Amino acid sequence: MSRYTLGLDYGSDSVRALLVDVATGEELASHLVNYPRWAQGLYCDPSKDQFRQHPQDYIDSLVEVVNGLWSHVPAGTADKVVGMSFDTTGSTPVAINSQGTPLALTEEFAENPNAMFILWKDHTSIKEANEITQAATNNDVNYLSHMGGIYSSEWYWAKALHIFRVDSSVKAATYSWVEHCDWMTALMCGTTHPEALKLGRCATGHKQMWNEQWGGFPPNSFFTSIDPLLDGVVDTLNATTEPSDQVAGNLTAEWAEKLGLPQGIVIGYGAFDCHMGAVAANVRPGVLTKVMGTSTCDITVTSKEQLGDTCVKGICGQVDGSVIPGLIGLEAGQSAFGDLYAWFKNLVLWPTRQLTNLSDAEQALVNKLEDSILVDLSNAAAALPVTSSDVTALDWVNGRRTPDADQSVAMALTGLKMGTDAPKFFKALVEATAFGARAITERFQSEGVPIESVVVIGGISKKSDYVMQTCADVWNCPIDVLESEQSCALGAAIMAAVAAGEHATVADAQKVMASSVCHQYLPNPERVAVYDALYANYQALASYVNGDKA
Ligand SMILES: Nc1ncnc2c1ncn2[C@@H]1O[C@H](COP(=O)(O)OP(=O)(O)O)[C@@H](O)[C@H]1O
Ligand SMILES: O=C(CO)[C@@H](O)[C@@H](O)COP(=O)(O)O
Repeated sequence: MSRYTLGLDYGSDSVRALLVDVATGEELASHLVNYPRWAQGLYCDPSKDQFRQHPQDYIDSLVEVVNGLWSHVPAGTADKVVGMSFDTTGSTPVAINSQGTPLALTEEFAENPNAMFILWKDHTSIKEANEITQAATNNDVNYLSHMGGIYSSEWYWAKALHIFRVDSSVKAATYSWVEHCDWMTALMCGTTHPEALKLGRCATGHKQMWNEQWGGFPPNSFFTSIDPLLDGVVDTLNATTEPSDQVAGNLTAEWAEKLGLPQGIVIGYGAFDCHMGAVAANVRPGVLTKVMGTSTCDITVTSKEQLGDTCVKGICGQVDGSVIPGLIGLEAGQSAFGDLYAWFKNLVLWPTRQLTNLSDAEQALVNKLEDSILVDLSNAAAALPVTSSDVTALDWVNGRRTPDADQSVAMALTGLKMGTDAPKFFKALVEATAFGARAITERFQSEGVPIESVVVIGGISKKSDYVMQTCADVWNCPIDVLESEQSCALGAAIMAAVAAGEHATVADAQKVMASSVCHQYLPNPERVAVYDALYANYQALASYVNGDKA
């Protein structure tokens, strides 16, 4: 009898569900649901770098996205599901009360953005991140040694401290903080109470300073040395963390009924989207898997023997078992990738968005512009020559995640002239994202982590030949595109299959369930040299912007 697992991928804008055959890797059905409150722009203020998501969005969209699968498969398929796992964005934590309930799910805080999930891209906690970096760096034990040495405003402790400082009512009602991927897992298992809450290795190791080298989390005294407001939080956390191939619990009767699934099926430990996506991409030492979406997230793995005592500088951490059990998972990424293109799209379409009382024909024209502008700009940019005097831009429109996190920096450009039109400007932005990615690969290599090939997943890898060809030319290496349209959800389904005992190891599961490559981009040799020159311009501009801050 066929058996299936379910992967749930919570992206920034939407949740995707994927149903996978554990014996063949066949993707039987997928479904996508956009978060309703997020889609209205509620609880966010981009001018303040504030991005919050209501927990009810996650709950409502979960029920809709899973039940949306069953109309696409034969009756009775749901009864053959044996496991389910989650991947989410990260670090996206929420304050919970002593019962384990996110505060925004209580009446008092239902409309308070500080009581909601603080999305990974929310950069309101830059000051707090800098204080954590200083405290760790000056401490006898550097708790950031395995997290790249710099704490980011995109991560758990900075977000928690910032909310405590700006909202005393939330501080008073908060018992602890939990990552999105761990809370979804606990919700399915009925283990959201802090005393029952289980934490995954991925989120704790990459964002919460957990490491077996110091026996788990840093001591409470470290956190109170930063600010007494953090007193006691770390003591509420379960310091026993597990990789995603382990069983976190079993589906409760309540959620089995809501989702149309068998009660008691295995729920695997949750992890971040790119770490699960890397599993679907067959990540292994020497392979860099890159999730290319609104942002990018780079994952590679290596052995403890290869890495030795090296603490890789300026990345998002190196964690034993955060991707593949038994291997060190290393994470990097860019805070904006597709978001940089979306920023430019919003810029050039501002006038049309001011129009009101449009006729049907006028509205149709505006809609066409909205739907086609990135494609049109890409086609025009692809036809342009590439010269060493072209406009050069930085990709730091949402700060810099890696190498060397600094969310206070912004983008900059050089070479703008009267003849710089929208396609030339867009070309510079696409090249900027490719340059930012190249800087990450060069950091891994300079720190002794081998990168010999690149596998790309995520929306952009399938949306734009122009972006992908530019990346191949700038990186001067072949780029393999994964077949699966939902690689992160596929990785979660693979981990659920191992947790459910359908495969003895992740490697065994990958053999039959991981996705194949559907396309390869090869560098244009005649463009490699000129991109090397433009990359030097990028590096000079980056140094200038960084130097400004010295
Ligand atoms: N034709 C295109 N060319 C380049 N980028 C695109 C195109 N269409 C959409 N995008 C970008 O794709 C990104 C969304 O990627 P996707 O992987 O679907 O989302 P998420 O990162 O939330 O998973 C957006 O930032 C958008 O700007
Ligand atoms: O940063 C991480 C994981 O560490 C990602 O969750 C974050 O870049 C969000 O990814 P998306 O661009 O929304 O897919």
